Amino acid sequence: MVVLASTPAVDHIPLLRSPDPGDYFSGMPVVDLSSPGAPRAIADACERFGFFKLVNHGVPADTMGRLESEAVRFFSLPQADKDRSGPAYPFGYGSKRIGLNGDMGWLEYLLLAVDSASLSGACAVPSCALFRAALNEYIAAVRKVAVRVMEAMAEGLGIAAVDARSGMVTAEGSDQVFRVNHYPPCHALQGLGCSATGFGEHTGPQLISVLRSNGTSGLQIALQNGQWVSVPSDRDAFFVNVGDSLQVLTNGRFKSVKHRVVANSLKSRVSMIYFGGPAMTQRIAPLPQLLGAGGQSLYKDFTWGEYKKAAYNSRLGDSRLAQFHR
Ligand SMILES: C=C1C[C@]23C[C@@]1(O)CC[C@H]2[C@@]12CC[C@H](O)[C@@](C)(C(=O)O1)[C@H]2[C@@H]3C(=O)O
Ligand SMILES: O=C(O)CCC(=O)C(=O)O
Ligand SMILES: [Fe+2]
Repeated sequence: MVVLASTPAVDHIPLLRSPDPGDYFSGMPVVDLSSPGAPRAIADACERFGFFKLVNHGVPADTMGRLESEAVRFFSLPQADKDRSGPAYPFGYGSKRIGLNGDMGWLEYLLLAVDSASLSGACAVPSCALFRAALNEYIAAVRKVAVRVMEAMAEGLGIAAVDARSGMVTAEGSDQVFRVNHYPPCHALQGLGCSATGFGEHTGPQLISVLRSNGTSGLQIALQNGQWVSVPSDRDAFFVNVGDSLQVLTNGRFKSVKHRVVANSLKSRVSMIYFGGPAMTQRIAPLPQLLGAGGQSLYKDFTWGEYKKAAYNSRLGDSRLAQFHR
């Protein structure tokens, strides 16, 4: 394609049609976490979209802003300095390559492991005390939000939180991952009607993810009819995604949402995402209360460790749950 041949900067990055203003999702469920109606609203959004915007979550704007500023400072370092925090796998700085199976996107990122108390000292965080402090403060706050959301999900489903395993994401040995993504503006494609893929379409393998971004849009979700819609950005809100493991726990009642990021041709997007996963040995199977009249699970039994291994051996856009369907 002429566009690709004349723009080596985006070589190997898949292109997407640029979003139109009309693609913005007007039906976005917005949940006020401080309201008594939150549990029902969350369960409803998870059944219909696997996705919702969360407001009045209690995390101070300063906590979010500090981490964003530190991330911007890190991503503005010379490339050689950033590369010293790499490679991305198992944890560290990465650029353009996503995963280990050939996926590419117009982004750079930090992939970090979180232990149950704080950010793991063993992981490759940039050696900057301010960044580390901002990360620990933010992660402590966002984990609490994740637990409150999972408790509300249980309540919305009419299940006691302990039965719904809402403590899974903070239990000893839980597998929590944190990622900071930076999508630089992709000037090369400006005005061409197409955009670079920032992060290709996928579902999250974990239970839930809690995302916060700066004011630059780019995130899109697929509705259940397959239509892609753009999520209007809101730097004060969180966006919660249902992951594959939660789809299985609810026997398909909550849907893991397909999503992707389209790079902007003019503005940088910075996003930070907390991925809540259980311990490696945790069995992932539908909650008995959700099995319904037939008592039949839609999925084969597996542990989170088994699912994660299969996920990391797959390409980003693969349908990972398909092989675990009965
Ligand atoms: C291509 C891949 C990147 C990914 C691991 C995988 O093999 C398939 C799942 C991808 C994903 C999506 C959600 C999260 O961003 C992530 C950290 C995760 O747990 O699963 C990424 C993985 C990654 O970037 O390594
Ligand atoms: O950066 C974003 O806004 C979303 C990225 C994403 O979906 C991911 O990192 O899994
Ligand atoms: Fe994602």
